[in-house]
Amino acid sequence: MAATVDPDRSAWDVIVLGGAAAGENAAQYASRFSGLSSVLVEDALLGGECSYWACMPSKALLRPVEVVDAAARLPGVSAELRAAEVLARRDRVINHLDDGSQVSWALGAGIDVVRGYGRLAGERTVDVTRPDGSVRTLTARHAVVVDTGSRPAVPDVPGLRAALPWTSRDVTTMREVPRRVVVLGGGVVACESATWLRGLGASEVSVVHRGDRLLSRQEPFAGELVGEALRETGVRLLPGRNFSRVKRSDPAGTGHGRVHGGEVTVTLDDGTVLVADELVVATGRVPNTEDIGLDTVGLDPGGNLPVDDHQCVRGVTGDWLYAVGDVCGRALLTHMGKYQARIAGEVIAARARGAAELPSAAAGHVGLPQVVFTDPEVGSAGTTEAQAREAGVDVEVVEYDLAALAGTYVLREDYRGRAKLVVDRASDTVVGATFAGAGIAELVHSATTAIVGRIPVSTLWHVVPSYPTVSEIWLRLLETLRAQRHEAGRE
Ligand SMILES: Cc1cc2nc3c(=O)[nH]c(=O)nc-3n(C[C@H](O)[C@H](O)[C@H](O)COP(=O)(O)OP(=O)(O)OC[C@H]3O[C@@H](n4cnc5c(N)ncnc54)[C@H](O)[C@@H]3O)c2cc1C
Ligand SMILES: NC(=O)c1ccc[n+]([C@@H]2O[C@H](COP(=O)([O-])OP(=O)(O)OC[C@H]3O[C@@H](n4cnc5c(N)ncnc54)[C@H](O)[C@@H]3O)[C@@H](O)[C@H]2O)c1
Repeated sequence: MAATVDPDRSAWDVIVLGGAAAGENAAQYASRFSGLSSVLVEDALLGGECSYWACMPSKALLRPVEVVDAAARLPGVSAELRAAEVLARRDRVINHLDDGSQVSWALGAGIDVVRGYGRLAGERTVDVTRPDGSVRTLTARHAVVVDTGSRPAVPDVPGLRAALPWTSRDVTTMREVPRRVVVLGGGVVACESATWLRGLGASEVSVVHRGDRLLSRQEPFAGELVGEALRETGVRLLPGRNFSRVKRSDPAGTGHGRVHGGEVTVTLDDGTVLVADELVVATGRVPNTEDIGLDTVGLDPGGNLPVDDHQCVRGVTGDWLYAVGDVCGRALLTHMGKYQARIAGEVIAARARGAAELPSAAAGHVGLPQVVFTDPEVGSAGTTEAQAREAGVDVEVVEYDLAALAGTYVLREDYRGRAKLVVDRASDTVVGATFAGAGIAELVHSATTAIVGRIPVSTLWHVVPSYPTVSEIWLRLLETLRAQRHEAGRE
């Protein structure tokens, strides 16, 4: 949908550069109760990666795989996956790459939309290069919020870029399922995409990752359980290795989600040779900051935009430049970007009315919830044991087998899973929680609540979970913690 804004208008109270979900939230929260005007400057689709090429399509592809797997483990139940229909539903979930509904939402919320590529052009000023090549200069009376996001990083391996490998955009919007796929990376995108590629019919899926286990930022058992499950579905894991060179016959820019040419040969650093129809590079993200005019406000282009807890960009005077979402590098997750945006929006509105007290994003970042939608799922909040110890926190930990619950037994008779709490001894509060197993996604919010709310373990003891649910893991973990303390003579 073409954005409709008075073509002669050049000034707003707030300009948001990049119209992803976080940017939309920043504009909404800055304007909603304050009367401030705001405009989103977007070069591609309003809604950003999450809506069209990341969270939403990936979850639309993973859910059917999980349902089929769950059915296969329940005696008397069966389910069939029809890949073409799954891809068709994915297309509906991403609105066929049409952002009309998001533009309507913005305009309905009183937020203007300007199409084009924006660059800072000095204090409170953004130059927008429009699709026809003309440049329009916008000025902000109060603030500019940067939400330009990130893009996939492609390592500098000989032959890799020339082979036109798939990135997250291709694998989430795939139009055909390649038969043989090699995935590079052991993080979230690699694990999730290997799950749906295999589930949707790719017959040979190999995952090459340089670490010794998958999901290395999580508790070790999480990556081990996900790796075990992937292996059982037929995915080949190649840990401790990397690409050393890549060769492809007839690379072809066939468009997102189509196989990009002929057969690909990958040589690994231990000499292993893999032959595939497509590669998926899932090796992290690069912030979109090289070409957004940072030099015009005294900042170096490239890299993350460091922010304070008001989401104000450090190194810029006058408290007018904010950053939210992936670009500030605090947490590469949609919900955390939107949280930062709510804070930034409220701070902008508070500063505009001269408020003495400002909201802060410090409390919420401690919670840091994440769900990896693999099968089994991995859900976490707060810190891992290793991260807490590295930060010098004196912690005690407790683990429990998720399979030993009535609530998980009714889900699957062959349930496998594990849970862990990290407790700060000084405050006797939970500072980290990890759950790996089927059906744990909704547990994460209870952990986030305990962590952000700094609820003492003695109070959690009175938070009774329903029987028979997966939430009973809380009771078992707390019972085990008590037993550990009793044995150590501390309770
Ligand atoms: C495959 C995949 C699955 C994921 N799944 C999940 C998930 O399940 N849950 C979760 O929480 N997170 C998930 N993530 C992470 C999540 O997608 C990102 O954290 C989120 O999209 C970041 O949002 P953002 O606001 O930083 O900007 P982005 O979504 O990166 O969007 C930035 C926007 O800015 C625009 N833009 C950039 N530069 C300019 C410019 N100069 N002028 C105008 N416009 C510009 C772009 O066109 C884009 O629309 C996933 C990521 C991937 C890759
Ligand atoms: N469900 C979710 O919440 C979800 C899903 C997908 C992505 N995301 C977010 O998107 C972000 C990007 O995901 P990702 O999987 O691309 O990144 P990641 O940081 O999770 O994993 C990157 C992987 O690539 C490897 N790697 C990095 N550089 C490499 C190199 N030069 N050569 C070989 N291997 C290399 C790393 O060792 C790691 O295994 C993540 O931060 C994640 O939080 C979230």
